[in-house]
Amino acid sequence: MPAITLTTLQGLKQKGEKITMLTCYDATFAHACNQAGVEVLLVGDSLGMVLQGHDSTLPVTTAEMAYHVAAVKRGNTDALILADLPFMANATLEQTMVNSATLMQAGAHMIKVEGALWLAESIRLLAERGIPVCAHMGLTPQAVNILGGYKVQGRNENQARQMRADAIALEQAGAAMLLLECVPSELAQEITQAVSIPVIGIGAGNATDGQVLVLHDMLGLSITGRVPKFVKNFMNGQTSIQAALTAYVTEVKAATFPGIEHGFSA
Ligand SMILES: Nc1nc(=O)c2c([nH]1)NC[C@@H]1CN(c3ccc(C(=O)N[C@@H](CCC(=O)O)C(=O)O)cc3)CN21
Ligand SMILES: CC(C)C(=O)C(=O)O
Ligand SMILES: [Mg+2]
Repeated sequence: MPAITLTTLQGLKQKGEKITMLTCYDATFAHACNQAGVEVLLVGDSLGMVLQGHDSTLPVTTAEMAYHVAAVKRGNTDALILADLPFMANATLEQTMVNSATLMQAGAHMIKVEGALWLAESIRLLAERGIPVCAHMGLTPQAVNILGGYKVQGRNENQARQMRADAIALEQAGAAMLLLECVPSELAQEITQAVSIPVIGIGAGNATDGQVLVLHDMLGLSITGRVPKFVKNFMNGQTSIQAALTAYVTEVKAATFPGIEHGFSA
């Protein structure tokens, strides 16, 4: 077991101490993130974009995810490892079980799935079998072709009401954590207060229980040069990657990141 467990994260929410999460795809960065005190390493399917150079996360497979989870595991001692279930790896309940098992056996401690209320059944089945689940809501990049782009979600009152209700229902289904991507800051605050499980935000304002960013983004690296509004370059003012990672942890813990300018309004 790593030093940080689900119990640790629940305790941080209770205490009102912010939870720090970064994406991580290899052993060296896992070690560097441990040194900086990052509590959760997300092996995100964003690796399809930042490592593989695809223009979406859809091409990523469970086998590729497992390769990176195993690498992160070898460099990690302290953090909780969260792994994305990639596009269509949860096409059926059986595939959800089998592919989640593959990622857990590669070294993940928790699995993240994108969706909404429809995830309830798979979350319940996974939790019953010993797999904690993080439900990724709001902007779900695997659904980019339905959403029509990487756009803020929950901006109208109907969508907001639905997202609040779904968050509560997924907690009741047994979700261990929620992740809100690109939702108005006020809605993210309401959801964070409405559930007792930790809520992590990216482009979701400052009131969530924790924050996550894509590692390459916060180190100022970008293929396209166009970065989302919620990204801050933590290399600014630093002279090493290690110092930038530490600055991220310091700013998230102090709640100075994200600022108003990194969030969205309804
Ligand atoms: N490098 C990287 N960083 C990420 O955060 C990330 C990935 N890749 N790949 C998967 C998804 C895609 N993500 C994205 C990509 C673009 C925007 C974006 O440009 N958003 C607009 C909001 C537009 C609106 O107002 O609706 C922005 O201005 O930030 C948001 C999330 C987040 N994830
Ligand atoms: C952007 C985060 C939340 C993610 O899901 C990923 O890195 O794949
Ligand atoms: Mg992802």
